[in-house]
Amino acid sequence: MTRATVFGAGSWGTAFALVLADAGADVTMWGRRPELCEAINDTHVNPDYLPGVELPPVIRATHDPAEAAHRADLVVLAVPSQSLRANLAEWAPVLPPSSALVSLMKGVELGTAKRMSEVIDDVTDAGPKRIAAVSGPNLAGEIAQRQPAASVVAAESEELAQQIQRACHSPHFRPYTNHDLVGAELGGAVKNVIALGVGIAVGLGFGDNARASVITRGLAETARLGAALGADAYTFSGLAGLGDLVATCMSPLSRNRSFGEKLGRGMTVAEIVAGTRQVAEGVKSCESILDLAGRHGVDMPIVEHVTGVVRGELTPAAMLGSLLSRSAKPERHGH
Ligand SMILES: NC(=O)c1ccc[n+]([C@@H]2O[C@H](COP(=O)([O-])OP(=O)(O)OC[C@H]3O[C@@H](n4cnc5c(N)ncnc54)[C@H](O)[C@@H]3O)[C@@H](O)[C@H]2O)c1
Ligand SMILES: O=P(O)(O)OC[C@H](O)CO
Repeated sequence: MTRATVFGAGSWGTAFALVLADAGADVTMWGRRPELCEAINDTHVNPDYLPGVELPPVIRATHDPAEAAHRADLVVLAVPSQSLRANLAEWAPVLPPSSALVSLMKGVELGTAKRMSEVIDDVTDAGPKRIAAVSGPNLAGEIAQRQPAASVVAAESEELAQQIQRACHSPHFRPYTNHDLVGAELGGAVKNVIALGVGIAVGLGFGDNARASVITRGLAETARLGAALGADAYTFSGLAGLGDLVATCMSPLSRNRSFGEKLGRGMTVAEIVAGTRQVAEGVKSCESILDLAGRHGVDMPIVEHVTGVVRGELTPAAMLGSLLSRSAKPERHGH
């Protein structure tokens, strides 16, 4: 039986713990707040992040990282991207030396412009045989209700990807392996920024043509960045690329799309953040993705314009006008 530890008792950490439990794993969650861990152990519900969802009793929660990681084969990381480095530095000494390290996070680190697998390697020195990411169209609320979904387990090591695939293949969750860790992580991080852009269009009152245009051109710029970073182009038409982009941009359940809608209706970032406890990764990762694109000389106009709105430098209406009036180009350029 797989022994899995999930660090992060938010919505996706908890929903993925449920997937692992349904697939037959013994699961321990680490939570930041002891009272939330107690509530999970006593009631088998995560009242703050997945209220109303009954968790399998095999899932236990603790605030003690050493207890959480004890004898784990699989260490799953599900905290906000910008806090991963500091969190993992605390946990690294208690992680079993041969455990697989699996990122569920969809972001790029501010300042370093590193993907989450790179941050994990920086902190733990675990190397490519131990580091993987799971990414795909996986809205936590739907997964927690055991609605069907597919996903990608990306790792440079096929053996590792298969080990994780077996561990999370439940009756409702179908994981595919993919060797392209770079592409899978970029797909997951950039789609959050594109979803902000789609949300802004929705908030401005626009319909399906505008959404589809932002989604499609967003995919084009994600693929351009991927090409510059050595990703496999195929990944962007797969579950971790197009699949996640469509789910996130179309779903009112997406925190990033909802955040964008509020921006489009004229709210400020500070006002929106004050009204939620959940992370919308694109709000910070727009900056780090723009940084990454700049380092590689890649043009990412939607990311750039969304960043302008997030910074308060552009109004949503000015963003739209500026994007539409860019110089006319062939659809396929910069490849
Ligand atoms: N929710 C989803 O549907 C979903 C699906 C796929 C991927 N993801 C990704 O998973 C990652 C986690 O997202 P989530 O949805 O679980 O977020 P969330 O906001 O629901 O929960 C975040 C968790 O991290 C904890 N946390 C916040 N700040 C922290 C800090 N400084 N140190 C330690 N813990 C901290 C919170 O207490 C909470 O338990 C994100 O990168 C997100 O993009 C989310
Ligand atoms: O709610 P969001 O916007 O963080 O998106 C959730 C997932 O990443 C969808 O796959």
